[in-house]
Amino acid sequence: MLTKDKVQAFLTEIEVADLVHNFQVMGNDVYIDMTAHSPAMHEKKKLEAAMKQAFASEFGEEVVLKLKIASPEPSEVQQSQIKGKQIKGIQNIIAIASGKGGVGKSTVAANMAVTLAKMGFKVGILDADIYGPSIPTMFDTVEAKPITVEVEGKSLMKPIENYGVKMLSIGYFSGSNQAVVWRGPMASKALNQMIRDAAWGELDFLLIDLPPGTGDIHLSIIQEVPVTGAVIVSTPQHVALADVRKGIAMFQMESINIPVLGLIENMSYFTPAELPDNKYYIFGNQGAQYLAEDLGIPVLGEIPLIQSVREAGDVGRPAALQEGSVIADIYTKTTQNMIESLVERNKQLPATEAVKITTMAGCAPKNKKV
Ligand SMILES: Nc1ncnc2c1ncn2[C@@H]1O[C@H](COP(=O)(O)OP(=O)(O)OP(=O)(O)O)[C@@H](O)[C@H]1O
Repeated sequence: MLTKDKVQAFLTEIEVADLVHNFQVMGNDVYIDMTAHSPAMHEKKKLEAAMKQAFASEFGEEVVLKLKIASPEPSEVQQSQIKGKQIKGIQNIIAIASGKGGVGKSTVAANMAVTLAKMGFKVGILDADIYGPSIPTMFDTVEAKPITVEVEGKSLMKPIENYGVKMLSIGYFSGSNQAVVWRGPMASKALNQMIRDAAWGELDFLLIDLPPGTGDIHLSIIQEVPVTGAVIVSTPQHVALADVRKGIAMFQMESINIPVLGLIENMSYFTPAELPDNKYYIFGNQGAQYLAEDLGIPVLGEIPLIQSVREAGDVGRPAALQEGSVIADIYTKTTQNMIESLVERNKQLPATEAVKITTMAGCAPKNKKV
């Protein structure tokens, strides 16, 4: 039988108890009054869908959820917007995104992270790909478990470190292989904790490897974290490019307004090891250039399809670590271009603007400066 205690325990488990101000259980009907994080309509809808799905999978279809979701008071909104405030010690937060899965976004994030570290920057990477965290594999840290450290009286997660890069990923935590998809609020809370309750220390760059696509989880991360700029990864295929438009549009939405630093075309061409000067444009040629021109964003680099890139990813040592290799040089150039684009962005927007962009989510004027 459904009891109030069971419902209370479940609300706590899915981490929404603090949003609920009243609930009743009558037979199979559960009445819940709660407040959304933000007054935005999509936030309320998102919460409603997540709650319904969560209750149906926990208690079965016969349980009827009668939800009343209120908008937060302006003062509460203010508080939740403060979440977007700058994170002490972290200079630049770069979101690595793709419109489509499997285009090599995590591979690019991993290689860019080690390239930045080789250049002498302090680098962190947050694997926000809750659907398929791959950073632990790419950095050969699958068995690692973050420990808790005490910093200024607070217990914080200590990121795992390899090749000079600090990392946190949902993949390091137990139960990460369970379907977390329906626990939307829980997933974004976990990600938020990995960003804010972690001992990142001083970082020049924190790269966030976003999940593929343009779903709710993206919106919640990019609204709550002061992202400095976004890098979009695509393959040259048309289908991927159509999705890229969607990905870019997401960052340029009025309520998000995050500068897109540029596009990285991955698997641009194939070069066989025995014919290093030959380039075969398997997935089409120049698609990214045309799209980037059209959208007014730079192409930061074209990464070839090379067997060693895949092998390096699988053995947990990003290919860009191979000193003097063609791929290391390409990543150096691509990363320099990203930094140039970022410097340009930071010149045009004051440092605090990064905070404003996110804290004002929902009411920021459209700023097309990139
Ligand atoms: N330039 C490349 N050359 C060869 N293989 C590559 C290249 N880029 C990525 N790969 C391989 O393609 C596969 C998918 O890459 P990756 O996991 O980085 O994609 P993703 O876009 O992050 O995927 P997901 O959508 O699952 O998050 C991996 O096996 C990776 O090693």
